[in-house]
Formats: sequence, C-alpha cells, structure tokens
Amino acid sequence: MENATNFLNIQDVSTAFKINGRFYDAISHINLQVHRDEIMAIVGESGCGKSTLATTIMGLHDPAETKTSGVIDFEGTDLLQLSDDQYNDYRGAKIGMIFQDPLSALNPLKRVEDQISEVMDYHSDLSRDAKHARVLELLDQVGIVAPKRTARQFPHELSGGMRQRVIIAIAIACKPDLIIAYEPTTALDVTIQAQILDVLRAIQQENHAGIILITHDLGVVAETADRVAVMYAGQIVEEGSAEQIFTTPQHPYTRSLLRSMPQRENENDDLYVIQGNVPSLQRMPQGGDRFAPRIPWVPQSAHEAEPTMHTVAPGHSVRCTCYKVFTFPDQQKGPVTP
Ligand SMILES: Nc1ncnc2c1ncn2[C@@H]1O[C@H](COP(=O)(O)OP(=O)(O)OP(=O)(O)O)[C@@H](O)[C@H]1O
Repeated sequence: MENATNFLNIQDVSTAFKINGRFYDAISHINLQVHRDEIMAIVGESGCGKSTLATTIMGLHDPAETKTSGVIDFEGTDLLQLSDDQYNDYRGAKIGMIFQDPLSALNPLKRVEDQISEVMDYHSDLSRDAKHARVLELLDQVGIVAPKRTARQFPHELSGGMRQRVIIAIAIACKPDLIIAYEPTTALDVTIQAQILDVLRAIQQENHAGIILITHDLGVVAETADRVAVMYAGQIVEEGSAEQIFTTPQHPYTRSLLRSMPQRENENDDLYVIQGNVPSLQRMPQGGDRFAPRIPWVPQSAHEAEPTMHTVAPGHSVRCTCYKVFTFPDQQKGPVTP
C-alpha cells in the first residue's frame, strides 16, 4: 500500500502575502500528510488560512505578491518547484478542484457536455465518441439520473445541487489522485448537502482518491471526514481522526468551535460564542499561542512561549500545552492553575 510520504506530504509550508510593501504570513509552518483513500478535512473560522493552504497546493498564487516556502511532496514531486506549464499539467489531471460557487465556476454559455469535455481535451487524447461516453459515465457517477438530457443543458437550466454535481464531474473527469473540495456544500440546502457529501464519499472510494475537504462547517466534517486538521490564525492547532476530534478534542480552539456548533441537544440553548476575532495578518500575535487572546481567563503561564505540537494519542496531536488546563469559565470549579 502506498504510504503517506509518497502521496501528499506538506512540510513546513508558509505562504505570505504582500501588504503595503511588506510580506505577512497567512499560513505558517504547516506540516500535514494526506493519504490516498481518505477524506482529510481542514476546518477553522473564516480567515484562518484554509483557502490559502488550498491555493498554495494548487499553485494559484502570483509570485510577485506572494512568498511561499517549504515542500509540498505530491507523489514524489515537489509541487512548489513546478513551472507554470508543469503546474497546468497537474491541475485538472492529477489534482482536481471543486469550488464553493458552482454558478461562477461554470461557463454560462456552454453546455454541460462541452464543459466536461474541455478538461479531457486538455489532458487526454480521447476520440469524440469516447469523450461522449465518458461524459455520460461521469454524470451518472455523480448521481445525475438523466445524463443524456443534462449533458445537453446549460448551467442556468440546472438546480444548485445539479450544478455542483456537474462541477464534481468536471473535477474528476481525468481521475485525479487528489481532489481539493473547497466549501463544496455551503451554497446548498441541507438535503442537497447530504447528497453531495455522499457523492464525494462514493468518488473517493471508487477512484481511490485522497480528498482535502475545506470547510468552516463542522457538521459537514462530522458527516464525511476520516481525519481532521483544525486551523487557527494560519497554523494547525490540532490534528486527529474525526472520532478523536469530535469525542476527545484537546485544543481550546477546537473545543470552542465544537461548543459553538448547533446540535440537536442544545438547539434551544444560547450557543457558545467565541470571544474576539481571528487576528488579521498584520496583527498576528508573535510568539505564544495565537488563540490565547480569545481565552483571556487562561493564565499566560499555561501557554508555551513557542508552542509545538504534542502527541496525545496515536495520530492525535495538539499545539501548545494550554490544553492541559483549559476549561470554559462556566465549567470551572475552582481557580485555574497550570
Ligand atoms: N491575496 C491576499 N492578500 C492579502 N491577504 C490575504 C490574501 N488572501 C488571504 N489573505 C489574508 O490571509 C488570511 C487567511 O485568509 P484565507 O482566505 O486563507 O482564510 P480562510 O480560512 O480560507 O477564510 P475563508 O473561509 O473566509 O475563505 C486572512 O487574514 C486574509 O485576509
């Protein structure tokens, strides 16, 4: 079996954006392995760096405005060393991307069939008939019941859920090994969300792909992910199996996110609200736990000056030592001491 190091191994990756002539890190020293045959979710509030990580993997940054360092080893190739032309060969063929907003990702003037065929034109030399057959096969794979009819339609003739299925069909047309799904269900209502997540799961199993699922929605993660990386202020603060993250979350940020998530049992209660905001790039705390300002009741001495990742169980790690003493204010029995 292929191991993680020869699938996707992100090593010490940082990406900085130029703001008023200076570079500021949007993601800092990210280490993450994604395996084939798994769905790895990346979660965190808006502004935590999820999309920067995705666009860094996809090589979508303008080098004049962005500085990236580290290694992204994908099946033995460092993606960060690829030329633009080489990256173009990877995108669509070996790495597929599913975006949040299917309407803007589709060309309103082209029929579904032509849009799916286009990516095959670029990356393969299939005959017209073979391409047509493949389009119908793909539409069927993403759960479209009348592939022939849908193939002839334009995007505006389709519902939101159907459009997202078409986007997924485009993303998997060349059987990419890695799929990056960016908020794939955010624009859809709950029933359709569940159907699209089922499609993603089925594709991961049929194609043996590795999927990176980027979302702020923990409900989506609970439904779909095998493993989860929680991002806060450009860093990974916790990583583990979905079960570990949901049943024994450690980092105060993960615990706060989970507590602020609506659940059936607490639907009538006031939801927990995390104080403050994700810091902007220019105001990123230097040193210490970046989440510390949002849990001011935790004594400074509970945080490491330079937080590192600690293994708490096999496959489960957490940044900073503050997880050892963290409690929510309403759950404290006595004073918190580190
Ligand atoms: N091109 C850019 N130039 C300057 N700053 C940027 C740029 N892109 C992102 N940022 C900043 O980098 C940080 C991380 O943003 P990013 O979009 O990666 O977060 P996110 O978790 O994906 O949020 P969202 O879910 O809202 O997309 C934010 O502070 C954002 O303002």
